[in-house]
Amino acid sequence: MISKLHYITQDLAHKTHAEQTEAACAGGVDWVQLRVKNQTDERVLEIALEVKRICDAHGATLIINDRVRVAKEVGAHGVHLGKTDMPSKEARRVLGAGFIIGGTANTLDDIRALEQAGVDYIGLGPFRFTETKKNLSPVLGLEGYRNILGGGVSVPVVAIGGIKHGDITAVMEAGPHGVALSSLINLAENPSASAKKVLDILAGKTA
Ligand SMILES: Cc1ncc(COP(=O)(O)OP(=O)(O)O)c(N)n1
Ligand SMILES: Cc1nc(C(=O)O)sc1CCOP(=O)(O)O
Ligand SMILES: [Mg+2]
Repeated sequence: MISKLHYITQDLAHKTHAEQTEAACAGGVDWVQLRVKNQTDERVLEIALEVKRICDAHGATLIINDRVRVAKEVGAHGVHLGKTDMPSKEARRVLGAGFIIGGTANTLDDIRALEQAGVDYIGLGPFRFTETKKNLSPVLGLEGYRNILGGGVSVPVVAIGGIKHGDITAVMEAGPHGVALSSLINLAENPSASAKKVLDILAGKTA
């Protein structure tokens, strides 16, 4: 099952990906995307092995960003691929039917192409400007999500990009299956509490 909260690690000078993952999982996160930029596959594999141990201890799903070879070698549950990464059809040939493959979309045309390619979920963004990713596509805002998702999509879609606690209820009302978040959790004073707050909002326990 595709989680409603896709937690994503990020490159930070003061905190390792393993430390970030431990804090997020302590807050209840059950879906972790390891997102390491500008490192060799060998280094990402080392980090992924560490993060996999933490995910396994918490029963969390592990998705590797960008790197199909690393995802396979570490025994992750899945991989997330954007427009400049390996095409998802090719990744499916490499990884097989049971592997989770996620794809990035910025438009309805992107979504239709990913549906055809057989991905398991789609990250649709950006909701708003964010420092976490370079070369962002134009922001969608609530209106963008309403327009794109209004006609129905056959694959679970998670909204991504600059989402804060106060946005989540309105974003979910625009129609996605869930949300994907990075800095809201990683840069919080208390990342576990920030993650728990997201989960409480998604569960309708608080606004
Ligand atoms: C859930 C989710 N959605 C979108 C992205 C972005 O992927 P991509 O476009 O490949 O950009 P990078 O993350 O690789 O910089 C994502 N990672 N996760
Ligand atoms: C990784 C990523 N992809 C995006 C897209 O629009 O495709 S926005 C984004 C960054 C998500 O991090 P934060 O929650 O800190 O903004
Ligand atoms: Mg990518």
